[in-house]
Amino acid sequence: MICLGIEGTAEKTGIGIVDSDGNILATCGDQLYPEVGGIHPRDAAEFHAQHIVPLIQDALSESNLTLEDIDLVSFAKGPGLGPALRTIATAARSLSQNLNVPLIGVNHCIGHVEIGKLTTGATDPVTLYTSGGNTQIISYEAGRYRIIGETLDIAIGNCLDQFSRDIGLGHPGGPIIEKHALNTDDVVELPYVVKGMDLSFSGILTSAISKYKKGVPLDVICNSFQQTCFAMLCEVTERAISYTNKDEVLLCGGVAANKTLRLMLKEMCDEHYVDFYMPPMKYCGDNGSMIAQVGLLAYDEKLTGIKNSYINPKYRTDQVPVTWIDHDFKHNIDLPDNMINKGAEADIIEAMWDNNESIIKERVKKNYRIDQLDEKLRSERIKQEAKLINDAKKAQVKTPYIYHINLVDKKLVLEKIKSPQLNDIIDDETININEILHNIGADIAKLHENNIIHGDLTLANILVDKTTPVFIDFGLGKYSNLEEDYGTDLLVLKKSFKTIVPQKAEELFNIILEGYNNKKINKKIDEIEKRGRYL
Ligand SMILES: C[C@@H](O)[C@H](NC(=O)OP(=O)(O)OC[C@H]1O[C@@H](n2cnc3c(N)ncnc32)[C@H](O)[C@@H]1O)C(=O)O
Ligand SMILES: Nc1ncnc2c1ncn2[C@@H]1O[C@H](COP(=O)(O)OP(=O)(O)OP(=O)(O)O)[C@@H](O)[C@H]1O
Ligand SMILES: [Fe+2]
Repeated sequence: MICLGIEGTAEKTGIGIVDSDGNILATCGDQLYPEVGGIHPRDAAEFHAQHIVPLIQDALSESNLTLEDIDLVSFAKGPGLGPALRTIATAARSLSQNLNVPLIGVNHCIGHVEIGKLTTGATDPVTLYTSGGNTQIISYEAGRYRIIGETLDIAIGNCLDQFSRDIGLGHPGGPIIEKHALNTDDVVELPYVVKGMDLSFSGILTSAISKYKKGVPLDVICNSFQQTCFAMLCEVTERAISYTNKDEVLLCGGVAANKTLRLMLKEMCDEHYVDFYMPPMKYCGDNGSMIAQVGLLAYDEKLTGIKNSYINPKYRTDQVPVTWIDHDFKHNIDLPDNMINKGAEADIIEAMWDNNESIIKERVKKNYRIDQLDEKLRSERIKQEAKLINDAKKAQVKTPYIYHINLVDKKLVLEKIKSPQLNDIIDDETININEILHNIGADIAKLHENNIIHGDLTLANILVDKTTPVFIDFGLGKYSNLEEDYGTDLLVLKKSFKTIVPQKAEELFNIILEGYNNKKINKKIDEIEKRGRYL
């Protein structure tokens, strides 16, 4: 089967032709460059209207095909700009009707993932999708591409673009900032915001603009911008590796064009003994072949036709049932012999300490980030972790004993907790999981009553000793008395349930909330969730 895909979610018009043996037969595109400001949705729509037909002709001549050879037409239903989506949907409808072939609308974000897999050979990667409109960490679990981390506000590409426009450098900002950044090694400090598996870029944007206006040289701001934002992206990706145990990382989306980001991610992957993949440049940004490829994969008569061809500007990656993957994957990361776990932040080694079985948690240097930022993050986090572990214990919440702390080598020696992770027992029908979840909720409430924010409440960071939770890994924790922070803390846990046990996530998380026993927090969580970019 041969599919012609039409892309046009934002300012790029793309036509791609792919066959069901995985051959990309043509990829043709054109991009609107606004003279001033950003992209106006109506201008994007008009640009598509003018370019779709000539680009289809280009794609046919590139592939040596005629329209009669096309068996299927696909187009991006969303996410994207409404007027732009409506234009390409209209074009796709008329083409499919004229050719009398089926029509299928697909999810653009999944297009980025699938073209990445097709062009690199990655099979089941953790995907870092970085573009102008999206920043997501995506992993396939149980029939869907799950968003296991994402930006809480603006996308990385949008952040670079807005900065560039604001200081008069033009659009798109990514390549311009990259060019300036390469002129220097100097950096200034910008806010580094990672919350569990999520990120936030709006604070960096405001701070970078303000520092530039106060006289920090442009090259230095651009370099700092890249070093800070990209280190955050690497960190959430490495958290996702350690969380999913996957052994492949795929980078995609327009920002993947950035050489510094690619080098940093490659370095991070090497440090974690996992394989790094990225598609050839022309398949990183928006293109028609990614839409054609998903058209072929998702093709099912029930999904075709005009009646299914409505657009959805807020279409989420995780809304799509992934019917074309029908098996689970096995992963194998080969760790050195002495290491029992390679966490996102630290190497975990078992050792004896004063005759006690213990765990050495060493925050190793991360070569992907610059020395200044690396030293700061590791020092702050080890001190903060030790303090929070002790304060949680004072609040009657079980945590490991700290036997020793070495601030030079960034090592914590901790009591070894010989209990399973919540991950490992969540599906065990022989235990009373409700009681455990209730206790976890009650303990999180105790932490919050004492102004302790764990910062990374995932199912892997809660061990379970019979029915008593033991909390580990306070490395992203902090002190706060803001309801916002309590809500975000719980939301990290909710997302973790959604990743590990998607079908039961709501039900199980509600038991946590019952244990937490504070009605006000439910409203706060809803409010934070609704602020999410697509809800
Ligand atoms: C919904 C859809 O329309 C949207 N598409 C999109 O954002 O276009 P894409 O081609 O994937 O990415 C464009 C972004 O990629 C950034 N970019 C391009 N080259 C770059 C570079 N060398 N360094 C950093 N960013 C770069 C641009 O600044 C811009 O923000 C998306 O995928 O979110
Ligand atoms: N005190 C402990 N007792 C038993 N096991 C532990 C202890 N501390 C850590 N571990 C094990 O090591 C793993 C990683 O530890 P931790 O979460 O503290 O490090 P991290 O680098 O932040 O890792 P992650 O990215 O997985 O959160 C834990 O998931 C757990 O299996
Ligand atoms: Fe895109």
